[in-house]
Amino acid sequence: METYCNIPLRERNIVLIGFMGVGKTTIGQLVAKKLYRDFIDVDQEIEKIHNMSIPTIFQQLGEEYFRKVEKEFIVDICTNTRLKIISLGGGAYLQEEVRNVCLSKCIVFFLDLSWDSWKDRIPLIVNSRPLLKNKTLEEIEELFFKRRDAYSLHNSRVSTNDLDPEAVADQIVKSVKWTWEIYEPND
Ligand SMILES: Nc1ncnc2c1ncn2[C@@H]1O[C@H](COP(=O)(O)OP(=O)(O)OP(=O)(O)O)[C@@H](O)[C@H]1O
Ligand SMILES: O=C(O)C1=C[C@@H](O)[C@@H](O)[C@H](O)C1
Ligand SMILES: [Mg+2]
Repeated sequence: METYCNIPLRERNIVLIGFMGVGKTTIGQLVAKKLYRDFIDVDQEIEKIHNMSIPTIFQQLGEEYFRKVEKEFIVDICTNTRLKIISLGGGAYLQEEVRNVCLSKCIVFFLDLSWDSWKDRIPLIVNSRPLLKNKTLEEIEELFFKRRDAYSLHNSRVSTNDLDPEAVADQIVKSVKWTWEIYEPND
């Protein structure tokens, strides 16, 4: 994996990762507003390109197709854009190429929510996330913990338990501003 990054810290895209439903889309939008940056939600962009919802893409074109498009889209924006706030879909970071491009070109924030808190989100998201449909709570729990290894590769972690989206976004903004000041104080 490429480790040296020649993009100034202040210009690097900020990428939000984490399990489905932790708040990447909701919080990414807020972070973008607070930093006066453009927001890109990978799921929404793929929906726009196909003029189909994610569940329909899964149903009609298949998950394998979705993962290919998702990976290519993320590699493209991470390589060819700067100054964006990018929210990934919950499963994107499971792909090694996605992790590598995010970690080598961007600043990666892991939104961490405990299993107990996450369970309360199920009714809000179950109908729009094909991978949750027809799964038992035990199967979802297994997926939740299985994915943690991939999410553990990040630059910064924010624990979102008991925090509303505004508070999480404020923490992310504070954290990036500290990083900018510490590592590139004169820019
Ligand atoms: N900090 C929070 N506190 C309470 N509810 C939240 C919080 N963040 C997000 N939510 C709610 O949780 C649901 C899922 O949020 P969101 O769509 O942002 O998740 P996501 O991480 O983008 O999911 P996915 O990986 O599937 O794209 C929404 O209904 C949102 O309003
Ligand atoms: O966690 C996942 O695998 C997914 C999360 C959503 O963001 C969508 O990308 C899709 O529903 C798959
Ligand atoms: Mg989302």
